[in-house]
Amino acid sequence: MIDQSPPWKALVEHVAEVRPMRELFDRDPGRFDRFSAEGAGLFLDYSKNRITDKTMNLLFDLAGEADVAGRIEAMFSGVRINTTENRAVLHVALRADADQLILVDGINVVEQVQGVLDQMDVFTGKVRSGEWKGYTGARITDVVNIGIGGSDLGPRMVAAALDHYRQEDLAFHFVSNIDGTHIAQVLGKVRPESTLFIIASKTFTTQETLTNAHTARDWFLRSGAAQSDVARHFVALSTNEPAVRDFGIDPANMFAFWDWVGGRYSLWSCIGLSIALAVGMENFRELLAGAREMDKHFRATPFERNIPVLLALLGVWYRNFHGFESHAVLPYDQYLALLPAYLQQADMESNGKGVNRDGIPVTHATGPILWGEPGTNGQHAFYQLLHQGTTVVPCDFLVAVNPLHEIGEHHTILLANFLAQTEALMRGRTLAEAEAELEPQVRAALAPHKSFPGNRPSNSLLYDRLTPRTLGSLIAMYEHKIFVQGVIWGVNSFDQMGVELGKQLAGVILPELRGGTAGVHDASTLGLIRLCIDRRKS
Ligand SMILES: O=P(O)(O)OC[C@H]1O[C@](O)(CO)[C@@H](O)[C@@H]1O
Repeated sequence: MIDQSPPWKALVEHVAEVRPMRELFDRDPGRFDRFSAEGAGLFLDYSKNRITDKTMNLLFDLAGEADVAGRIEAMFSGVRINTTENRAVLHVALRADADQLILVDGINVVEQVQGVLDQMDVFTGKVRSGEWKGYTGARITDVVNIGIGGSDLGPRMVAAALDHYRQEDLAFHFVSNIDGTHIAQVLGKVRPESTLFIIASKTFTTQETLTNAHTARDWFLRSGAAQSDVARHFVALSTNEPAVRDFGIDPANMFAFWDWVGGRYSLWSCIGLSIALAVGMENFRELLAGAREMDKHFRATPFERNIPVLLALLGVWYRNFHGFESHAVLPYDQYLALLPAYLQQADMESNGKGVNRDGIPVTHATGPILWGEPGTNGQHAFYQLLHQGTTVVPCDFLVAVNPLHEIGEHHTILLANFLAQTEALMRGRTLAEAEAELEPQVRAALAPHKSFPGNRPSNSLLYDRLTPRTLGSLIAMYEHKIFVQGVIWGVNSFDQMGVELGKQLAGVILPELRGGTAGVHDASTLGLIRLCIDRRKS
């Protein structure tokens, strides 16, 4: 276990040595220059963290102890690092240079990837130009992506983030939830003759996705379309061709990917088809190019300037040596509104683990709770707790230096807010400072309420403006941060066995609800099952 290693023990000792950040800044004007890094279109200022040069050196020692460098090479070269599922982890191959060679079982997967990208190119070109027609000869006006988890969050987040680059005459909808409301809301807005359904599921066995897909197909057929018309309106994105065929989708309308792509790392594959339809294949390839730039930065840059490694180490510093349980992602970019939700799956499904790669319970904390909302909205909601609450939440602030919409002073005001928040979190306001700002008659009563502890850490991530390339780089940066943390914690970041038990139990309860007879359960579950059976109307 990493927590028995000398660097870990040295870090435990070191926590108390680090002076409050305000003091560190006062003493050291070079802090910003020393604790910042740039690469793949991103600039990271990490100087507003509870760190000194010694902290960083100890964290680099910890990375050495965990063999982060060796594990990076293992991932990029196709070693089966997802040991519980005996799979390689090669989302990086999805955006590799076309002439690169990455072998899995003797097959060059980059060639396979390029083949599917070409297939996506042809298909998206036809739909976007209007050449691909619905069964009545009408042009496609609406695209509905049916998928959940990685088959929904990635494409939905990126489609929203790149809305500025979207083709105007195509509307996009995403259905994920098994709650019938979700599909009902979407089917209420679209017409069968002009709608293209994308059924996105790596396994093609996911209950929510298949139920929604069947509902969509029934709805489509009820409109008067024939079974043979399904081919013009349903395409599948999957690794499971037999299941796609069973569902009734012609494999000619299927886009493939592979078991070495994890669901939450799959937006770069054909799972990104809705993104490519929205913004065009050229922009989709730009997204891949941005991720590729970040991959190169991650693989080749010394840890001292390696953005994903730095972010990962800072996260470990807070999670394991300060006990901070959550981490906030705060995009000061409305286009990135869905990024925190996307990262919740990427991070928490990857590193929310309690045993190490050998199946032994870990004796240290692993992945944090990740959450967030765009600024400045969050400022008027939960920042009160960030500034004065009794828990400390390390934050990532993300902001474009230049906006996609230059309207009056909006962007300058946005920037001022972002800058002010990170400064306020770091500096805080002492009691004496609060007192100095108050009238004598209210000074004693109000000063404690108006003082701020400060010393609250944040990273600032800046980019020029949000382009497909920048976005690709940003997402890949978080993927690699998660990877490094998983390596340090010694967990397998690429399985998700924790979601299975609930699925299994739902499989037991479903027939009980259908048959109206509860089986054997604890008193609470039994009581609730009976209540649902008794009170259910139909
Ligand atoms: O793409 P699929 O196979 O439908 O899976 C959807 C999601 O379900 C999970 O397996 C578990 O929630 C995720 O990892 C995955 O992204």
